[in-house]
Amino acid sequence: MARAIILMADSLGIGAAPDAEKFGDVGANTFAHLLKAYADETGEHLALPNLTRLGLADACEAAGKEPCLVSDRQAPTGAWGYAKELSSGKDTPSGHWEMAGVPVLFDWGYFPNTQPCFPQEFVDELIARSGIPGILGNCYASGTTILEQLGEEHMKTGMPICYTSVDSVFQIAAHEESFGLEKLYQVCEIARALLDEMNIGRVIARPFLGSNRDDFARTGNRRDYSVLPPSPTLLDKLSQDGGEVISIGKIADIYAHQGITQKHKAPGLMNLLEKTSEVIASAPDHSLIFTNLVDFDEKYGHRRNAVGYATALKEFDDYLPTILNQLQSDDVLIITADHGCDPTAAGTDHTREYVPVLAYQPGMTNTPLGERASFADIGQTLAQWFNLPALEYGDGFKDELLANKKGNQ
Ligand SMILES: O=P(O)(O)O[C@H]1O[C@H](CO)[C@@H](O)[C@H]1O
Ligand SMILES: [Mn+2]
Ligand SMILES: [Mn+2]
Repeated sequence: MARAIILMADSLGIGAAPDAEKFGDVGANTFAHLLKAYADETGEHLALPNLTRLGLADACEAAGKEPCLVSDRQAPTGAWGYAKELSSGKDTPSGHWEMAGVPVLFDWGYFPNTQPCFPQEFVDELIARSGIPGILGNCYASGTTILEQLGEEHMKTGMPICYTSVDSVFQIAAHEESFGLEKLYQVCEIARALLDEMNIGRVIARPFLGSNRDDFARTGNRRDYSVLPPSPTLLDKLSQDGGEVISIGKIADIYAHQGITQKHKAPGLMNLLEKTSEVIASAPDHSLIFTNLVDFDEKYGHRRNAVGYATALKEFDDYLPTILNQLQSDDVLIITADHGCDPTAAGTDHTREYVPVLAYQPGMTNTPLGERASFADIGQTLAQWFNLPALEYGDGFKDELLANKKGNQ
């Protein structure tokens, strides 16, 4: 019997994907560029001994063809490679679902980058069904900038702030106290039902607190309302096989609560890592412990805060030995990402990138996995790991992992 732990470093891309041009993302490289920005700002290279030992810098240099300015770099002792995305979009659900064996090959619905950007009929129906006095925003926006612009007007009028991005999302920001958290969730549910026919991937509740434009801050009560994955994922297959699928952070929301047997939420990077460690300590055999580390994306990538991103990666690196020391002989640890979000790129959106495929089992030695044709190679490997029937997509690499384990050679 076996267990697997996935740490999804949300947005940690490692170089522009072959189709980056279609997305306007030629030259993007989240990891290499945040390291460079950190070196430029501090005059020092970021020390990442644990992530480099797992192969992150080697994977990035192989994928992105740019040097990684790290210090305390260790030679890899795990399996490392880089995967491109089959899915049509560079959004969070596509990346997560593809990793779990279900690429999104259809096109999501997107709103046009105009103002207003939402169809009037939909807005009228949302207002009628939810009883709100109207909406603010109705445009493409960065979620923090739009709070500065419209937060005070929202508090005066009671009109929620509705905005979108290049992703297939409808986001609603509202004040937790003056508007009310439960009411925000209700409006999101109404929007979710109305947007199914437009094929919009996610409605996201973005609650915030504060009293004026200088102190508005989003809270940890974000909630994502995703459509269902188009077919059963690794998570469904493992839970149907009697396994535990333990969501930490927003994993459950991203998979529309499908195939999840336990859910834990925790605010912020360190709490998510500590919760992961706590769960690893007691999870039974045949468990998948699956954590999304959202801060990389939400707090640093979209905010184009490269040095903040670097500092958070360092905290992640510092915490990794705690998790590595907990691994049992039949456990595998996977570190990957769902898309890029290069903090040095123009705009505030995701970037179409290769993602790292890092896999580690106690006792293994350096195992280059090369370029992978889909994120689904991870899901397929885990299907093999858990002795499940093969998934429809993905080329598994369980044999490579075991071949390089000391004692099997
Ligand atoms: O700017 P914020 O509100 O963080 O929004 C970002 O978060 C959304 C979900 O990842 C993306 O589509 C992007 O628009
Ligand atoms: Mn994401
Ligand atoms: Mn994002």
